[in-house]
Amino acid sequence: MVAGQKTVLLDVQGLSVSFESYHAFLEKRASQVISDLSVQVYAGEILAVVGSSGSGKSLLAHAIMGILPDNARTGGSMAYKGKELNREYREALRGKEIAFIPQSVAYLDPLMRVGGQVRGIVGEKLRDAQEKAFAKYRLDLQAANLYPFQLSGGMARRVLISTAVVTDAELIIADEPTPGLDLAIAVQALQDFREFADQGKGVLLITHDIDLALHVADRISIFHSGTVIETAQREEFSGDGEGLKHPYSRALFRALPQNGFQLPYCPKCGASCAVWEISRTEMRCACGSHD
Ligand SMILES: Nc1ncnc2c1ncn2[C@@H]1O[C@H](COP(=O)(O)OP(=O)(O)OP(=O)(O)O)[C@@H](O)[C@H]1O
Ligand code: NI
Repeated sequence: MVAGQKTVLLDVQGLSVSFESYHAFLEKRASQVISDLSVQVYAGEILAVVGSSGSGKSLLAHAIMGILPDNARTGGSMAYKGKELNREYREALRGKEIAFIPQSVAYLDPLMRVGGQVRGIVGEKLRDAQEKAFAKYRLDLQAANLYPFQLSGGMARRVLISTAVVTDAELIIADEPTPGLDLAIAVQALQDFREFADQGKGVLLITHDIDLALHVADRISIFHSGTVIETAQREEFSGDGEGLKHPYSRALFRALPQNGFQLPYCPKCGASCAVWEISRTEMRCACGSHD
């Protein structure tokens, strides 16, 4: 449970997620989306998981929360505060010790007024906290009386963030929480995450935006094709990225505007527009021009 001096809140080891589907003649097929993925969130930190669209980031969050669809098969192990995250333990933690900010606002209960959802099971005792959170996120207090379908996308996202902030959570799992928010509100949310982590709690921040991750996270896990290829301290993302181990991490960092939009080039053909094959340990040109 303790790695070095740090307390591990969430420990995911060797996670795999695949989906089973039936094709012609009831032939069963499985497609693997996440494989051998390991990630740890320490108490007191924001860990960002950064990866491109469709790489499996939301599925990682859903696997942790135990809300994958029925046809999903998982492998590996997950522990929270040193105890295996099984069904009962998850039920006990969800919405209490672990707060989830889903990427899709479809996760709000369509049949329940949003104020009540934010107060959740703790009920009226949380009214003050909910009203404070709404004020901070510039949600009209009247919004508490609305149903999810009456909210705009940005309002719904602010409701979801308020929900995470008002609970007594120790771990927030936030799946792309800021798109669609005004800059001031997005900054507010990220500041709240920082404050939350500084109180000794943990945040797993899922994003496609490496620049955002570099602004707020303590450590960054680079996610590619359903696995984490490298986890590095934010400070390693500096200079020319020479402190990073995986060439894909370096390529992502060097492609940032502040680093001059450098594109990776193929050491064999010299082209910068090459197609890349990225494995757990290397990044090879697959443009085929020198086979
Ligand atoms: N129920 C499902 N059945 C089969 N495949 C699925 C299912 N849900 C997701 N996938 C596949 O898993 C992959 C990863 O999806 P996921 O939503 O985790 O990506 P993501 O990294 O969160 O992307 P984005 O940044 O766009 O949110 C996608 O290719 C998607 O098609
Ligand atoms: Ni996603």
